[in-house]
Amino acid sequence: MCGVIGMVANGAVNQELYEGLTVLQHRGQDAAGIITYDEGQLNLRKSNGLVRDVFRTRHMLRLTGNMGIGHVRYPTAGCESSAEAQPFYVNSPYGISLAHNGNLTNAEDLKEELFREDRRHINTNSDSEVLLNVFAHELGAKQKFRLEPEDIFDSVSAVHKRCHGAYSAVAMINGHGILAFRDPYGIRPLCFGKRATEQGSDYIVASESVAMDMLGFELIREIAPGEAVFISMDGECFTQQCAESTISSPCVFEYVYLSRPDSIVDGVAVHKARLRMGERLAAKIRTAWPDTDIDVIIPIPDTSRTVAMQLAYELGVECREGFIKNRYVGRTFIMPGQKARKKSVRQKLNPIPLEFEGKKVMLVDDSVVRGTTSQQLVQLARESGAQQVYFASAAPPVRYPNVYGIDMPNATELLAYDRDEEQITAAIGADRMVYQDIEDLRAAVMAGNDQLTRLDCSCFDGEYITGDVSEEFLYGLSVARCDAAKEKSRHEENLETVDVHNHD
Ligand SMILES: O=P(O)(O)OC[C@H]1O[C@H](OP(=O)(O)OP(=O)(O)O)[C@H](O)[C@@H]1O
Ligand SMILES: NC(=O)CC[C@H](N)C(=O)O
Ligand SMILES: [Mg+2]
Repeated sequence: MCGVIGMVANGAVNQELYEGLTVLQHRGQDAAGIITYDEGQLNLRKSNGLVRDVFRTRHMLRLTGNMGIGHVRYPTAGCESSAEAQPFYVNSPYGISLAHNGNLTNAEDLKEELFREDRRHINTNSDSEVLLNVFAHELGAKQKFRLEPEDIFDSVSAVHKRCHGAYSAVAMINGHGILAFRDPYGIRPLCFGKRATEQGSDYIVASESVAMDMLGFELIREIAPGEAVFISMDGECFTQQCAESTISSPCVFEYVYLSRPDSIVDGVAVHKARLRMGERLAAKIRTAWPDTDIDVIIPIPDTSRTVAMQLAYELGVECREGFIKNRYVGRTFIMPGQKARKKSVRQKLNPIPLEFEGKKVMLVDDSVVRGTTSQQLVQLARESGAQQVYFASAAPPVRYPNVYGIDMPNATELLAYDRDEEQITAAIGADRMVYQDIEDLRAAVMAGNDQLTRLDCSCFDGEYITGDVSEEFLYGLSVARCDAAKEKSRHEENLETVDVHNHD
């Protein structure tokens, strides 16, 4: 779940792309990049780090031009090196750059096919470089000097046929404009918006609508699954459904954790979906545990706050901030490596013992994935004097790997793997545990948009909509991307690798 952004404007885009990326930072903390186009010249800056650290004034001054795209990365394929930071660039045809959110499920086969049949060399292990090259090949096959929007849309259709998995992408075609497209299942979010200026319309595409709010754009709508939007350099906007058939299946985890609460994702206000998760969880607690004796509900900041507030309201119990979050530590779940994640939980959250002493507390989190957070915080609650520690999760147990852009590649690293609820409760050291039911989670999200008929819940139910996720594929993924493998490659790889076009 990276963050992508693109803009075609009547003035310089560098500052606004930067600001847009800062509000998409929660989608990826590992690397950031911006590429702009200025009268035939491309300017790229990308590197490992947070947006505020990657772009210094000297970079910003060189990112000139009225059209550009940007990316914040949370790696789910390849490695963590800056060589795999995005946007990626390929010079033929036209000069195309691309930023991708999601994960391809047939990247290995495509890489081979690109080399053997399309004579294209892929220089990294990133699936996003594969996606870019498939698109570039299809566009090149048009053999045109000047592209029409239909040529571009045809190439997206060809991408749909070849690329499987999740992709919400934004691409910039030199001298032409910006293209945004979504896979036929619409697994990862992508929306577009417009702003009127005296010189004409400015357009934006972004992973989440919060970028539009922040930059003064009006959200036009979500890009539909399978649809592509092309904004030409002279500010004309074209849209086209490019897939033969679509089954809208947005990822439910966007609503649980990934997206910001102030975003609208596929027509659903994330904040409201989380409030409904709290309501549903309260209803479950009322029936499953009628004689509940909770004294206080304590959210685990940040994401669970909304759920916890509503849960407490519905149960008529006080909600208190018992853990204080260090605002300078980022999201721990999307940090690379279990060692860093473990250490950061304690650095990030500190208890106020007054809120725990002698009380029966219910800690609330949006989800329990590896159990890194819950295990430490239950213990902290006890050390802070809690008499009983109950734990509620707004999402069901995470039992299956995610292959669509969330870095949960190995089932055995998941707390709920091979454990029933009793064993999970024991593993986190709680006195009682309540999980949201999958049907309630679905209903909490779908209530926000009656057009939604399906959600990707694969990490909860093991059903992979793209139909190509075999046991063999999952095994390969778990070996290649398990924590131990990533730790090893982290030591081996040169994180300072710099791309040829990268401004240092
Ligand atoms: O079971 P785990 O593997 O620990 O993963 C789940 C936890 O990670 C996330 O928090 P994170 O710190 O990433 O972000 P937040 O501040 O937005 O809650 C999520 O909100 C849970 O708290
Ligand atoms: N989380 C994502 O969307 C990751 C995009 C891409 N698969 C990468 O690893 O860079
Ligand atoms: Mg959290």
